[in-house]
Amino acid sequence: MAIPCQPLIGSEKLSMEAGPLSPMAPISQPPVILTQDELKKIAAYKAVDFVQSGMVLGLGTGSTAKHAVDRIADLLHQGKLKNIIGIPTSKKTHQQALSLGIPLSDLDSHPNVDLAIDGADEVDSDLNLVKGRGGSLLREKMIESACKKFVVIVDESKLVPHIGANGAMPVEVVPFCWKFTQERLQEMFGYADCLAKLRRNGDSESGEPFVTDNGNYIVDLFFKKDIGDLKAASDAILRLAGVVEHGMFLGMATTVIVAGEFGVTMKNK
Ligand SMILES: O=C(CO)[C@H](O)[C@H](O)COP(=O)(O)O
Repeated sequence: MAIPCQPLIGSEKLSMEAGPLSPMAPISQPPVILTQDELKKIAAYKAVDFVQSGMVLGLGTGSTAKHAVDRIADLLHQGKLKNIIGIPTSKKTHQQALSLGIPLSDLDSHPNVDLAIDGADEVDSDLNLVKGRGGSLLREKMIESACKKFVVIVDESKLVPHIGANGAMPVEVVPFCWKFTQERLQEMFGYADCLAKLRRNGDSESGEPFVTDNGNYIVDLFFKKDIGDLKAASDAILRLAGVVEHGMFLGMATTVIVAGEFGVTMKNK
C-alpha cells in the first residue's frame, strides 16, 4: 500500500545484508529487517536535514517526532545548529525538549514558525493526514497551521488509501455535556457508517475519560467506509458547538517522508 513517492537521491536501501563475509560464513546471510521504531528514526533524521540555524521550529508529538527532537538537541549540542527556538506541540514534548536543553517559546511570542516536524497516524496519497491518536491534535494543528513548512515523518504502516481507513479520527470536545456532542457526531455520520466513542484511560469502558493538555475530552470516530468529501466533513464537525478541533489535517503537510522496508521516500505538495 504505497503512495507514489519520489525516491530520495539513491533511495537508500534499509534492508541491509549482514556484515562482511568470513571464510566460514555462508555465501549469503539473511537481510537485516529494521524495526518500526528504527524506520521512524530514519524518517525523523531525514526531516531534521531541513532544519537550519536560526529557525523557529514546531516540535511534534509522538514516538516518531521524539526522534526528531532528540536529533535537533544532538545537533545543537554539537554546535552544528545554533539559535533554534522550539515550539512544542504538547506538554510531553515540552518536557522532552526542556530536559534536552532546547530553547523553547510559544506562538504568542513567535507567531511565525519556519518549520514543523511531526508524525501522523494516517497519510493519504494527497498528503492529507489523520493526527491526534496521541491526543495532541489541537496544539499540533495550531502550531502546524502557523508554519511555512510542515514536514511529516512516518513509517510506511501509516500510508492509507483514504483517510479514516485504519483507525480512529479524533475529535477534541469540551467536557461539558460530552455525551450530547458525541451523539451529534454519531448522528452526523450515521450509525451504519461510523462509531463515535469517548476515549478513556485504559481499556475499560468504565475508565476515566482521557483528558487532553487543554483539559478537554476526545471522541474518536471509527469510520466503516470512506468519508468521501473530507472538506465537507471537516466543516460539518467544526460547526458543531462543543467541538474544539478534529484530527483531519487537510492540505497542511508540505512534505511527507516515509521510511519503509525498501528505502526512504519523500513526497512534496
Ligand atoms: O498526532 C500525534 C499525536 O497527537 C502523533 O503525531 C501521531 O499519533 C503519530 O504518533 P507516532 O509517531 O507515535 O506513531
